[in-house]
Amino acid sequence: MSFENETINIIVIESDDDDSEPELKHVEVFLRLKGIPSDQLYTINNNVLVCTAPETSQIQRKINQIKQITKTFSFTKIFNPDTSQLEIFNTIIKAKVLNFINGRNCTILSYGASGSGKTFTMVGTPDEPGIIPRALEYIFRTIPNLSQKPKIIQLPNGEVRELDDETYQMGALQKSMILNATHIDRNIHLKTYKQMQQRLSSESVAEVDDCSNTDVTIWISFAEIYNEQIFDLLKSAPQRGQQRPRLRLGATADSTYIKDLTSIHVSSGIEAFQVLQYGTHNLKYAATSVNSHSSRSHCIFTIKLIQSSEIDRGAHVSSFHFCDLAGSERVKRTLNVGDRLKESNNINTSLLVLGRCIKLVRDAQQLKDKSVIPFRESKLTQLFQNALMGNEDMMMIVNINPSQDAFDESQHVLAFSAIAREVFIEEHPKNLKPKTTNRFSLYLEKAAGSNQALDNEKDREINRLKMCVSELYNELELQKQTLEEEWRVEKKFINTEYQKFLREERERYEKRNAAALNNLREKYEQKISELRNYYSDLLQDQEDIIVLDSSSEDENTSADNHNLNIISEQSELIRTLQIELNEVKLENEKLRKDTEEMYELKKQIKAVVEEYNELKITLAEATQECLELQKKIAHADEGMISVVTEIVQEEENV
Ligand SMILES: Nc1ncnc2c1ncn2[C@@H]1O[C@H](COP(=O)(O)OP(=O)(O)OP(=O)(O)O)[C@@H](O)[C@H]1O
Repeated sequence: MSFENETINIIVIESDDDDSEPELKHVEVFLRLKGIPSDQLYTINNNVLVCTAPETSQIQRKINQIKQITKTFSFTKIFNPDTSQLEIFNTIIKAKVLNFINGRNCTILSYGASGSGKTFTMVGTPDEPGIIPRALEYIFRTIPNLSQKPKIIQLPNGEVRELDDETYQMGALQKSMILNATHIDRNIHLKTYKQMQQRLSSESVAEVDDCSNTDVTIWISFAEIYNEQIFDLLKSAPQRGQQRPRLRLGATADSTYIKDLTSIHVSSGIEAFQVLQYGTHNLKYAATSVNSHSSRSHCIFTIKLIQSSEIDRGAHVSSFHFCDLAGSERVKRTLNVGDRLKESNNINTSLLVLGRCIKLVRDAQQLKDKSVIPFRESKLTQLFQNALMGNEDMMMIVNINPSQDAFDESQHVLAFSAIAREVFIEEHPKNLKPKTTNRFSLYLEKAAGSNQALDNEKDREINRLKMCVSELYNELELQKQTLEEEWRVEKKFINTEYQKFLREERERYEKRNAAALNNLREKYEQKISELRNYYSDLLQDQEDIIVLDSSSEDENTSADNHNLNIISEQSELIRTLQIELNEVKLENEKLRKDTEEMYELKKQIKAVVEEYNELKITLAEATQECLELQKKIAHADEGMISVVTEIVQEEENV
């Protein structure tokens, strides 16, 4: 496909009365093989991949058949291992970049098992730049006269407004901090970029219409989703020991966005390249500080194009998302434990949700199945809901390592991509048309001072306030869900900690009681042995007396009787003492059990009180948040009422 001499319009704003039927086309799914496939495992027939399971594969072993299992997967296109980065860009990305310049949103997902080449395809290496640096360079080479100082800014929630001086200065400062970050070697980046630019300079670009009346600016953001938490990769890394600030999701009536995500205005290819390197460095730094690996998070690099024209009285924003998904991996294969297991579960869950959403979108489109699509079950699907629903350009590049070891893993990846291919994108002419943003027209019309504009302004203000209210409701719902989720996790954690505490306490008391019992046993055994010695001496003495006096038996009969009585009394005493000793032992055992029970009860009460206190705190926080949101809603309502009242007043005056 060549775009030489092709001409495109930077801004196309046409009337909205086109009622032609949307054209449906499949999501494009491309396959890229990392190495030369072994003939016995994979064969490529046009754009169909035929896989034959090796004997060692789980699939073959599970079914345990003599006949080898063969599966086929078809793709929009299959790229052999010798396909260059340039060929990939020219064949599939260039057209999307042109659509993007022409105002259409696009999302590209890079999917595959760990080490299969996802990042290589997206970012590449200095010698073989991937699709992101190529797209950036292409955009800067294609659009002439990019504005050095932006006039318009888009907030993360999609609202477009005039850029005031203070915000501009802050943005410029942020950019200068990124470009001059001490940990980034600027010279290396300049050299790498120059090499890349030289390599790309011979490649053709499309021609664009004269756009001297159009203000065109390019903005970049870079986010990471790690363990279902969102982080800003364009914010400086925190000091050691400090937590990375987490970002939350926000929602408007028709999209979900990342709140407070940094967006940097870039005015040249090298600036954009440096921002990409800064984010990549942050990603690696964050990954090392949590002893992880960059591939364990989903990374979203976004290029945003804001085009505004005073002549057309409009502003239009298009976004190009490059999403490098975390490597899918089977827990069994990697033998993950502890934190790694949690990471793997989160990665696999979010990929699973992605797969389920894609499958349900396909079912909804094919069977008119109206089951609710679980976009909200993962941050990734929440963010890409619009693209996954087929409302925007979306394509997937599936990467596989065609080695025998990775066969089973690759089968999961291929099955997933086969479902994705069955989703349709609505290629409606209306979707291709950029929409003028109300807020911007408002600002322009205000400047023109027209009365009509003033009326329109009020209408729009009412609409905006209505949207505000609905946005706040959405936000409230989102926060409620987040709180519920956090509470579920917290409860699980408390339960585990409580069980652990009980176990430890039980072990401690058992040890202490065993030691005390041993002491007691030793003490009584010593006492018994002393008594035994004492009485055996006494008996001996008596026997001696009996022997000495045996000659005068008769005389001594009464004395014998007396002695026998004493002996029997003493034996009785020993018996009584032994009984008492046994009773003391029993008493002691009972005492030990009672003490144990008492401590057990005390522990349970303490844990319950702690749990209750924590619950009270969580509840108080949730109530506080709800109150604040309610206040916001009330505030928005008041605003709406005052605007409506004003209009009614004016109409009455007229
Ligand atoms: N098509 C290719 N040609 C040459 N080298 C490649 C290709 N694909 C990947 N590689 C190399 O293989 C290695 C792993 O690739 P990469 O890091 O892109 O994998 P990944 O799928 O992103 O893995 P992870 O999910 O673990 O991040 C890298 O050294 C990369 O340079």
